[in-house]
Amino acid sequence: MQKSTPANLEAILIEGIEISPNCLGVINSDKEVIYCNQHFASIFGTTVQNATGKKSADLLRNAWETKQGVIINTDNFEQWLANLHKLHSDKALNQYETDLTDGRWFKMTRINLDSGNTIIMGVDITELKNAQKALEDAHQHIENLVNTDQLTGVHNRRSYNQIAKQECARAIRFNQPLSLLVIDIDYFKAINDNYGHIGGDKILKEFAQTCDKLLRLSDSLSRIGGEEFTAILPMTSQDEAKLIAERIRAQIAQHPFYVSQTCKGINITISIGCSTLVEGDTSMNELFFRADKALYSAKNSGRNKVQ
Ligand SMILES: Nc1nc2c(ncn2[C@@H]2O[C@H](COP(=O)(O)OP(=O)(O)OP(=O)(O)O)[C@@H](O)[C@H]2O)c(=O)[nH]1
Repeated sequence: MQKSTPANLEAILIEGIEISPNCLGVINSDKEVIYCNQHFASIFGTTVQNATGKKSADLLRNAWETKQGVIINTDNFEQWLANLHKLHSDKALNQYETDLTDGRWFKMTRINLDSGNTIIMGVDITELKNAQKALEDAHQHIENLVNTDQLTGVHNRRSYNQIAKQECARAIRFNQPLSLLVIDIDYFKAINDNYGHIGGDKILKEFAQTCDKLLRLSDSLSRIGGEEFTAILPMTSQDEAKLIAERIRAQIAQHPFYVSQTCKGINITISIGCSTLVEGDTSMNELFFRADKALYSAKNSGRNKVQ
């Protein structure tokens, strides 16, 4: 036998809604809040008493002005509101996520009823969002670790391979210039012999950081071997690459490197092989091959040179 609806169902529902951690509100066809619980009112940064009977647009405007409740990132509130109305009136059911100035997140469901009333419900998804953010941060951290050379802090060989692939594909596709420098510290074995492996490491680190600062943000410096580095220079012609390489060579030659606080500045030099994308190249391997050959030639012609 079918049970009849209890006469006090409305009271039961309202009692449940009031103590629920979720939010619920009803808006009539005049866009006024006719019922809401405290969590719903808090979306506007206000109380149930204050929200009830008010137009939802005025409540949102107040939230935006006082920076309480829902975060509204706009300089032009009226334009933002017009866009929101359009978005919400297009469909009978809308779902979206919203965050509040107190750090909470709600997954909102908005149902436009045929009667002209709208029911808005929100589930608190703050914990889920925080877990998602922690996971994204951890992922970013791991990504940085696997792509960074631990000693110098610049890109490692793995990262070089990825960037090389991307930049080369982009340059070929859009017919843009692309250059590569292969940089090697001269007589690094002697540096290790004179200052020890730890001293050598300090020089490698300072060299990489100094060199990185001499490049543009769009360039990427990688350590691909012991004392061998590459610099990928997007949107850079052969002549520009030569100028950049020469500037790095000259700056490094006059930069004093310190392996301890008491020692005097050590001078090092570098040799650089330069190459630029030419018609027929299909990958960075071809540029690397030519730049590495040029580096070999720079070493053979006395070092401290750009070829
Ligand atoms: N301190 C330190 N030394 C390294 C590292 N990786 C490689 N090396 C050293 O770098 C030196 C490279 O020596 P070589 O390849 O003979 O070249 P070089 O002495 O720089 O001579 P040229 O390149 O011909 O000018 C070796 O002594 C390696 O042990 C590192 O991570 N730290």
